[in-house]
Amino acid sequence: MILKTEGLSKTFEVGFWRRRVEAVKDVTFQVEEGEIFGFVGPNGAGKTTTIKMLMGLIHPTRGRAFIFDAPIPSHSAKARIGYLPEHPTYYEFLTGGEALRLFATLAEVPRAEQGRRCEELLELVGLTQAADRQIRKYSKGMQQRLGIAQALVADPAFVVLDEPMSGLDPNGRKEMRDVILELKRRGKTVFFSTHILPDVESLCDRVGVIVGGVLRDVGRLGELLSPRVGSVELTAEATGAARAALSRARVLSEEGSRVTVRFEGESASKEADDAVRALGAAGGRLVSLTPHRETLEDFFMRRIAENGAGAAPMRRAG
Ligand SMILES: Nc1ncnc2c1ncn2[C@@H]1O[C@H](COP(=O)(O)OP(=O)(O)OP(=O)(O)O)[C@@H](O)[C@H]1O
Repeated sequence: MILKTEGLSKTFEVGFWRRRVEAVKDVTFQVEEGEIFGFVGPNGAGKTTTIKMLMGLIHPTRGRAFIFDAPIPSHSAKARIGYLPEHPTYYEFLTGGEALRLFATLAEVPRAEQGRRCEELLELVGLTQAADRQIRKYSKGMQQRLGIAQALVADPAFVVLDEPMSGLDPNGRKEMRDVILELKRRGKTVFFSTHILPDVESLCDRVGVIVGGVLRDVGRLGELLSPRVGSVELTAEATGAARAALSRARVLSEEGSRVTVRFEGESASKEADDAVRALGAAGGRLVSLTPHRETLEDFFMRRIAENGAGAAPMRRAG
């Protein structure tokens, strides 16, 4: 196991009256070696606060965390962690190549290895051609990719990325996803936060869903979504009593005796079953019955709704 948290919590006290903001509440999860773990939640959910605690930048109010079995903050563990902050900043008048060399020196990469390491990383993140250009001329996507190269400069086993796709266009996001998959292929463990759902679907081995500072779910996406039937669509030939058998569902279309309805919510499956029986008993004819599994977006929306108003929506695509 690479990372383990136990009841990790952070309460900020804000302003003159020291109003308490519980940013992270009792978060417990693990990240296993070699996996890509997505830490997913809407804006303000507590992702950055959790990551900052893990990186030793702020102290937890309660709870514990271990990285490589060492309690945080651990100097020895830190040497094996690569970290991309949410808003990386650079000395913009350096070129990408110069900045990376500087990071390599700061990370105490042996001088003899620095040249080769930096070249290889620039290649990995697709910045070889731009290595001699000043960072102030880099696009947002190029700056994010330089940030990944910076995070990898000490050849860490565990890579922590805070919103690596944020602010990137679809092409930039695809490039970032490819880099993350390549890291996994090279045997690294990757933990990244995001509020952009397609990134989660296409990348993660497991996800943790955090809403309002509370970790609501942890698991494989398939496991989180599959058991739930979100809605059932039913088409029937029905008039009179048979039509009445469908009265509890929402009507999607109606043409003559042919009607299409949708059952929604927790008991959609059962209500649809009951309706099919009643329909048959009343002389109606079932044409089709289609259960719709909950999508990732439905899942998040439900979690956010359960958390109450005030949470910003997740983005379907960025
Ligand atoms: N230094 C701080 N002082 C007071 N409140 C803070 C501080 N940092 C974060 N918060 C609050 O804690 C909550 C969680 O913020 P956090 O930045 O961890 O969320 P996030 O999931 O990373 O969202 P985003 O994607 O918008 O960065 C928010 O309500 C935020 O306003």
